[in-house]
Amino acid sequence: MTALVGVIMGSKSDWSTLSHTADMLEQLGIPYEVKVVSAHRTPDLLFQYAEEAADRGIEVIIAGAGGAAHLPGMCAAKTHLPVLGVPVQSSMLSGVDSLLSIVQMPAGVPVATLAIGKAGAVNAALLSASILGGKHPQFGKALQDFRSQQTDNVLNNPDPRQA
Ligand SMILES: Nc1c(C(=O)O)ncn1[C@@H]1O[C@H](COP(=O)(O)O)[C@@H](O)[C@H]1O
Repeated sequence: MTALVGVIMGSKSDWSTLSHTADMLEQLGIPYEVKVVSAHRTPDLLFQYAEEAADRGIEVIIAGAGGAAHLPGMCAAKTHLPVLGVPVQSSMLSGVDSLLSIVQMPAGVPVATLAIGKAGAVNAALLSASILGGKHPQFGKALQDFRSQQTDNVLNNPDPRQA
């Protein structure tokens, strides 16, 4: 199966965050691709990527970036596909800059904004499973199984003193 989720990030340095997205997509069995694409450093490549993604079979784009994180918003401006934005935790402002850059889109061009850092990266993969689940029931089932297992793990380990 060709990639259904496109995971893009502004820099190679974002991989330590977006690798958590890739790990969760793999756990759910969702075919994906990863690529460094920057609105700032490679704007033409971003436009090409966003314009061609749907025709290549991509159904969801996950875009992670830090600092002045324009990548998710500019990507959303050039495609009708759902764009999930992951704010990378920046060293100077702890990712609050990334979060605010991604979340405050003008009405008409939505980006679904996740939490800063690892939690957002993992949840972007889970949210993409929710989106894909309507058309591809196997990914909805994989998501339900993950959630049930997570609940069981908590219920079966109620003592916080035990590892
Ligand atoms: N926010 C963006 C964009 C963009 O939004 O297009 N391109 C790169 N960057 C961010 O710059 C940070 C530092 O990048 P470097 O580590 O390469 O200097 C990264 O977190 C990246 O996402």
